[in-house]
Amino acid sequence: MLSGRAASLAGEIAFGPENLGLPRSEIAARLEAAQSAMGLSHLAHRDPRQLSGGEAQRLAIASALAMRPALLVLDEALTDLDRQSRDGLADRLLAFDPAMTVIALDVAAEHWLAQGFRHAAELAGGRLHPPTPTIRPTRAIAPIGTGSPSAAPLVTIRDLGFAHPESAPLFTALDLSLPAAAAIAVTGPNGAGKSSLMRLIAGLMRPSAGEISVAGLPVGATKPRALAAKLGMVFQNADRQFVTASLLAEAALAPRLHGQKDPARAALDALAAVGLQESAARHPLDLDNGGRRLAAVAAAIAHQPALVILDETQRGLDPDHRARLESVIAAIRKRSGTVLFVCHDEEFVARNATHRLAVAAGSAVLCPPDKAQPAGGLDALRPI
Ligand SMILES: Nc1ncnc2c1ncn2[C@@H]1O[C@H](COP(=O)(O)OP(=O)(O)OP(=O)(O)O)[C@@H](O)[C@H]1O
Repeated sequence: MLSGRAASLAGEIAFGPENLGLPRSEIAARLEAAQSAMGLSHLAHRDPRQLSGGEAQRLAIASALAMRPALLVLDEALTDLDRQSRDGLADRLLAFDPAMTVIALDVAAEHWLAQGFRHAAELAGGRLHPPTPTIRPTRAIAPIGTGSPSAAPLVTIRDLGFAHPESAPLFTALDLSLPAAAAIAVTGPNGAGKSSLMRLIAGLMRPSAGEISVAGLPVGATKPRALAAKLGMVFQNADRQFVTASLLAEAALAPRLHGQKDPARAALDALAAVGLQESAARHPLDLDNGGRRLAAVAAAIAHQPALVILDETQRGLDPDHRARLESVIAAIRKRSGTVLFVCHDEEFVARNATHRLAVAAGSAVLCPPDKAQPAGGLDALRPI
């Protein structure tokens, strides 16, 4: 969690040491050590609100490290990190201060034990136990093309160019066609542009060049309400997208906006699809992390949009909440909708994706889901 009080990464990292009343030279030394330990030196002057999810996660850890804690508690710290950052995190922490004790709270212990953590315990029934290994059966995904192979693509992107303000171009001359009736995993390193591409497709940001169309509607030239009828989106920080005081009202919003006959029924059906019908009267923010995320999913699917975009919605979900999300993805495909899900979790990709949209270095390639994304460019991938 960031303080929200600093206008730059450097300011955010220095915030803790400043509050400790340390001398300037010590603050500067701690800032330098923490930002370089988390690979953030090149972003030191960037506004923290403009970071990608993985960059923000690394910043939160750097800010904690700058306090030089004897005990560092990481609450689901891996969730937004790409594979490389995940695998390197334990080493970075150890190298930063070998004397520091680190406690990592997570849904499963395997990753941390593989990365050199020495002890693990599972909290269940109010007590700590030895951990139970997570064994998850592989899911049978209907192969690519089972949807509507000859049908028109659901999303087309032509000659797309985009740059964030005062930043180098993120995409140049990008062409893509995304099929209907598909579950497309959007993968790639932190900062590659996955969330930016999702926002461009959803019409929340304007490209500097080129055109995007969704379900036949040109995104730039379509009224937001008409476009919203075709789209549902769950943001990376889903907690910020709630605008009403109950799950029922939240899930009924889109069906009501789009003139559906019985918005309350549509909302209850969507809540049932994510297993939250019993909580319909509760405030979304009163639910636990997994419940809040699934409440946002219910609100995104209640009007049955052709395209559902999930930005790392699976991250940090326990097996039960994950299973509910997986059944939602399968149900959307079944009714010939398409789900684009941004994801760093290869197991989730393997279980749910019919396609992979690999994003890296200003480009994106649609390929089979089992093609692991190379660490560098996308040249080695065989496009579909
Ligand atoms: N408003 C902004 N202004 C300037 N740069 C931005 C802004 N928003 C994002 N960026 C930068 O654009 C790049 C792409 O960000 P984006 O959030 O799309 O990446 P991502 O692939 O989703 O990353 P992650 O896996 O970490 O969530 C990042 O380097 C990020 O710092």
